[in-house]
Amino acid sequence: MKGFLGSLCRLGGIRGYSGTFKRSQLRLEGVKDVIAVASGKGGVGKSTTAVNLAVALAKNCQLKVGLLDADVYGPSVPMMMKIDRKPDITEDKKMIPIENYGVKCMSMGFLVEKDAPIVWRGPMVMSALAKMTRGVDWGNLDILVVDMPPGTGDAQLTMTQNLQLSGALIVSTPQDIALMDARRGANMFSKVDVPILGFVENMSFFKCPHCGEPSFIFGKEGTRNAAASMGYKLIGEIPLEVDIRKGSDEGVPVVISAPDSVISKAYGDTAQNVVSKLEELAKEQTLHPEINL
Ligand SMILES: Nc1ncnc2c1ncn2[C@@H]1O[C@H](COP(=O)(O)OP(=O)(O)OP(=O)(O)O)[C@@H](O)[C@H]1O
Repeated sequence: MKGFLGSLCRLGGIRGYSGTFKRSQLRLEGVKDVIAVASGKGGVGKSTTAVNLAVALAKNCQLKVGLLDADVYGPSVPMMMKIDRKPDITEDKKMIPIENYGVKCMSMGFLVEKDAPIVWRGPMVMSALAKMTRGVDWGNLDILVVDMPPGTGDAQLTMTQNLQLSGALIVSTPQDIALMDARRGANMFSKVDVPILGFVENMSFFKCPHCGEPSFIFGKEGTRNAAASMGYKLIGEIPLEVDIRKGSDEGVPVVISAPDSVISKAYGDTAQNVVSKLEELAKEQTLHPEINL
């Protein structure tokens, strides 16, 4: 099964992934598609999903991938991707993203001391976000994955509008309170005409390591139903697993430490679904260039 999915996913790389090229200009020079990984609520596993998805897109789908940690107040990428140095600067004063596990990364966490609090007002956040997007020499990328800050405020809206996103992925746990915020997040993207690539349910279930029985700690099927009620699809289901949490804390994403595991397959499937959805959007755009997707 892994081989089959792997080869399906690799098609993106072999065929020469062309991006959704929906508008005439590229969003960032050299970057074909920018996708947001978002959630309405904090703590549902958005960064964990963004990190493992980015690595799976690079590894399984053989795409050139970047990861932008836009969570300025609580950057997680340095720890999750095991990067603890400052970026080098090019002659024209652009930051060079730091690569690990085949993914080029940029995060506010690379620029400030590890435990320093980031106590900034809105305009400073906006300026930092601008520097971390256009002030970075991303080179040629197929996909830039943006780990968005939680919520639907100023920073999220500015990022969404400035980056000309190809699409957004909504991460939620199946719990009602998280789903309520996830719907808000999805509505924010729809309002500014960013297509929703799909929903990802994180912490779907916990499989007992002793008897193998699944427990639906945060409820069952909640994300699938919430997505369907808005006309979207569930394109990923990630279990609640100790290895996922360990991977984040130790800076080795589970798709690297346990590539043949069921969990890595779940992230690989999600990556494939993202690529398929982007290809679908690109086709629609080619057939109907008058539609601003
Ligand atoms: N599927 C999972 N199984 C086990 N632990 C998980 C899973 N997903 C996330 N976690 C853990 O849950 C915590 C929150 O995850 P994460 O930081 O990715 O959430 P977030 O939505 O990005 O949070 P914030 O919005 O506050 O940045 C972390 O400790 C992470 O390791």
